[in-house]
Amino acid sequence: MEQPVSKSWSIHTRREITSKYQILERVGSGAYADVYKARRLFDNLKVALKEVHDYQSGFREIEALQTLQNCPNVVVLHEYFWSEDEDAVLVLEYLPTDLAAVIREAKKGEWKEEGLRVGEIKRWMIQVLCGVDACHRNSIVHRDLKPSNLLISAEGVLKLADFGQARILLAPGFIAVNDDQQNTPTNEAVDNPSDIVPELDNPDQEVQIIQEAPPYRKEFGLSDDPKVRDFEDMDKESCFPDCDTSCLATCTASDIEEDPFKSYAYEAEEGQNQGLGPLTSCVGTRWFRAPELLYGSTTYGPEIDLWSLGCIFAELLSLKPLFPGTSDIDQLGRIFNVLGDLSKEVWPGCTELPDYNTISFGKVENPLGIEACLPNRSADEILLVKKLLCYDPTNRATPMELLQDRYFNEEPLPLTISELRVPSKHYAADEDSPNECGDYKDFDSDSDFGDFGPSYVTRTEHGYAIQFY
Ligand SMILES: Nc1ncnc2c1ncn2[C@@H]1O[C@H](COP(=O)(O)OP(=O)(O)OP(=O)(O)O)[C@@H](O)[C@H]1O
Repeated sequence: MEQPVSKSWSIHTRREITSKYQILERVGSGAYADVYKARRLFDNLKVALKEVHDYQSGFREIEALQTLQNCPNVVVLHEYFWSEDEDAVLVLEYLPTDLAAVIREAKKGEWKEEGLRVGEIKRWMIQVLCGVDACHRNSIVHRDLKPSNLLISAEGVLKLADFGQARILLAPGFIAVNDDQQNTPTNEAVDNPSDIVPELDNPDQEVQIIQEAPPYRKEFGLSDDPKVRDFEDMDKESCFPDCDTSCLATCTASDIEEDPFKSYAYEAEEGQNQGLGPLTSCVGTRWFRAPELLYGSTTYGPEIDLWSLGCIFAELLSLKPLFPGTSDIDQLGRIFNVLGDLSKEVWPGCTELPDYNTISFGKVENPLGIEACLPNRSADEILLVKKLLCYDPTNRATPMELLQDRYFNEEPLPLTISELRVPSKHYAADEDSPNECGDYKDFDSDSDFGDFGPSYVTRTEHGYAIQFY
């Protein structure tokens, strides 16, 4: 009987990589990836080698980054190594720090006295908005925006990273465009990203998910190496509907064991759908998840990124997380305490959310309002956050609308990139107290209130009381 091919778990044993790169040190790890700093031998360029231990996550990240190749505010993918029996390894530009480190430095580090200057905040926000605008113009929804996924170069250029949960969505009128009008191309060898967008078969279909491997070009650095496979060579099944995996990066295998009802419910629900399927609500990191995801939506759009942006901007303004929930229910409770109840008066579509009728919260009589969370901030800043943190996703402002907001054109003007203060290293979650930042690494799972039947949640002195019927 044939032995299964053993899988290599270490890039150190990958000859095709070590012959081109000297691996210097491990700089980070996430739910599904290890990241190493390395030196490209032929020109000494510093790069990040991201070894992705999850097939789907690796595929998604490569697919998204190839599409977004020309966008200045998205991390550059230099090349990738992909073979059937080994982890995907992405060669990314090396970015030494991130927005979470900026926030930490301003709150507790060397910049503590002064905090963040308004001109700095504006420039960081502009860069984030340009990155998200590029994603959405290319029909890509990131699905895990948070400060630690917004990486920063030593020169102060902010770039969206960690596209392991990204999806390409297509809807009528949601046309991918070449970003050339706005962005400076960085790699002329790559085809026009808009070439990858197929025609819709059914124009009535609201959202179509690409199931076919996109017709990317072959040359991407290593196509002459037989161990490196292109999308064109990949099995069609490797274009994943969300149902093929457990909980993407939000729920690790240990989470599943510890809390079986969470992800098993998700798999049971979506696992049978092998065609164009619903999206999973099990994405993102809890503190930045939109209410529709917390209520189990499988038909959401790019607006989930806009909610995350609202949370990120609020954090830049106050230097603390806006909704640091400790569970899905606590997360929703915190949102309701600030914004008020979610009802059909504020969002008529909310009653259609899968878990809307499964769980009901006690009425919040006097919501705090965003103002209370952002003391000492200007009316314009509060308004900007409010434009993103709307219950009704269609009311959330687009990145382009926000970029045109007068906030960015009035004094104090945004600093130039070269004027920005840049921390020397990445944010490390264990630098702070677990209560405050542990959830940056504490991945959440799908909303699974349905497993218990209807429930009623009330606030108590110590948290919430949940009554199941
Ligand atoms: N291009 C890069 N340059 C330098 N460091 C990087 C780069 N990409 C990632 N890192 C570091 O590695 C860490 C993990 O990377 P990343 O977030 O992409 O992995 P992941 O497993 O997909 O993460 P998550 O668990 O957040 O989904 C990052 O927090 C960052 O510190």
